[in-house]
Amino acid sequence: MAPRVLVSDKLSETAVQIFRDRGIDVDFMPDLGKDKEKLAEVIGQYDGLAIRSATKVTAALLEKADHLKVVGRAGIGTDNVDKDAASKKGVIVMNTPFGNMITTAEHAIAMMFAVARQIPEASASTHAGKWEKSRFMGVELTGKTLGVIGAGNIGGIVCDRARGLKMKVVAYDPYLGAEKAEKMGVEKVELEELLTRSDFITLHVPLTDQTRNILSKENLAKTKKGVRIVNCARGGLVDEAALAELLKSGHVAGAGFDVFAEEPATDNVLFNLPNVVCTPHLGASTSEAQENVALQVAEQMSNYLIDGAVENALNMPSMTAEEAKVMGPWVKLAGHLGAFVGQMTDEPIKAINILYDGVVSDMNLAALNCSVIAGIMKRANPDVNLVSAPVVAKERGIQISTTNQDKSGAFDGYIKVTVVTDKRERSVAGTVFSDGKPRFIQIKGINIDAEVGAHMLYTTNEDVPGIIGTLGQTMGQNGVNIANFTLGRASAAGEAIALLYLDEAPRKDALSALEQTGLFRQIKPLQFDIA
Ligand SMILES: NC(=O)c1ccc[n+]([C@@H]2O[C@H](COP(=O)([O-])OP(=O)(O)OC[C@H]3O[C@@H](n4cnc5c(N)ncnc54)[C@H](O)[C@@H]3O)[C@@H](O)[C@H]2O)c1
Ligand SMILES: O=C(O)[C@H](O)COP(=O)(O)O
Repeated sequence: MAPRVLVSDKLSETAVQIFRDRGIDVDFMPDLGKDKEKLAEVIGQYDGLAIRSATKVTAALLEKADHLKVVGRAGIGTDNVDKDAASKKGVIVMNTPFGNMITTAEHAIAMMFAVARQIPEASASTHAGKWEKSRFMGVELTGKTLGVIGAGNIGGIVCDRARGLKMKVVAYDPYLGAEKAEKMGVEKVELEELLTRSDFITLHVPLTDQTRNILSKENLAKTKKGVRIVNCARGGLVDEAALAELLKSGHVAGAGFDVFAEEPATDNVLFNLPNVVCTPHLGASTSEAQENVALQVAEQMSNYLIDGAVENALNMPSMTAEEAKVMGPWVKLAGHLGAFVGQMTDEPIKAINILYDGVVSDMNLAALNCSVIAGIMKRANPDVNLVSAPVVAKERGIQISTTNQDKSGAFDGYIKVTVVTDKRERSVAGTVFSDGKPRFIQIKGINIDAEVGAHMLYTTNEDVPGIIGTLGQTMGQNGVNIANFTLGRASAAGEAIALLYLDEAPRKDALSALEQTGLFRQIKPLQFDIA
């Protein structure tokens, strides 16, 4: 059945066409995002949800989203999505980090000009037939100092455009390297210095616990008299009430706000103050940006739903469609190795160590790690997937470590997974053959060569004659067909292992018959998702 996607915000219909062209069943309901009850009623039918900022993807909504695999944000900010709840539920959250950055940077620059020259008020006055030529005295941008808080994608473009306007640019961004700052032609400063030196301040940080209220009452008080402040990033970054007071007192000469602590903002402390220019969250609203983000989000969501490619996800390592093709068998192998050790381990797991050797060590290890962890975690929770597995492992305090090496041996590459518990360590290794089929190649340090099947039986025994016969005969007597039979033995310890690939899961009778022979130390039926 074709995957189903719901578009619940005002996305360009380009997205709808792309979903259709990719064979996805799409419902376009651009106002549904504002109606949380109705959205909750229908969300259970969909594999994908495409949104902008109006739809709130809360934990309560996700509770009802039984088939949801991906939330695609046609835009940048995902503060309207509960990403922790999505990860726990195994839902990928992706955005389009570049599609509207130029448009938003241009809006910030437009706001600076509008505030510097009081254009909206002058326009309103002129429309009213007042011709107040001497009322609107502005300031030039040339030669002024612009303080940019957050010099990422949008902040970086603002810096570039501001330098073109002959402004001096200082930037506060703890994650901006000195070399990058130099390349951008900006002076990297601490927040205190930015506040005291800037004639204009513009914000371009996401809203996080660290950035919330970054322009607090206290920080606003440190700004230069006559400063003009622009916020085209997120409401909540600036103390709006404190700013309103400073605008009234004349300490702040003007402000340009596109975003507000509460949106939609129909009433706000900044409204109707002199020289405050407001727009209703229009930063990304150009035809170019909306085409870009709609196209990108629809492509990304389709690629994920159809090919498993992960792009611009916030809660899962990326994997391009190309990588997904090449890595597909290795991702499967990683899951099987995880499933093997997971099913073999009944006690709490303390640590998971993953070794990548040879060709696989150059691949996207983050995605492979997720697959190993998901395979292991499924022993306790079959609903765990690649997105939720790392969250579940973290919640349980399991330490994950990886090693990658290139010690070419008998195989082009292999993965070895070891789980550590209080009682023991258990390991299994596997590879992918040239036919693209994953194989188990080592269990407990004993070499084997076993194809992976949906139903398998793993046994260990003292290395004595008669084991093959007993296994074959017992399965046969109980009507279980053996598709493949692999044996291995430790050279010194006298232990042997067998891994049988069966046409169906062995029934209890067959397992008790094996137990009754007294020949086996361990008899463990295993299941693998080979679909
Ligand atoms: N008004 C709109 O319509 C609109 C449109 C697009 C994006 N946005 C918003 O603009 C903001 C920036 O988007 P972006 O694409 O440039 O993001 P980005 O991730 O590319 O850049 C954010 C920058 O902030 C920096 N940063 C993080 N924490 C910081 C801190 N505590 N102090 C200082 N700097 C910090 C990061 O290092 C990064 O360089 C986001 O909040 C986004 O939601 C608004
Ligand atoms: O984060 C973003 O991309 C912007 O805030 C745009 O939001 P919008 O899609 O609701 O206009």
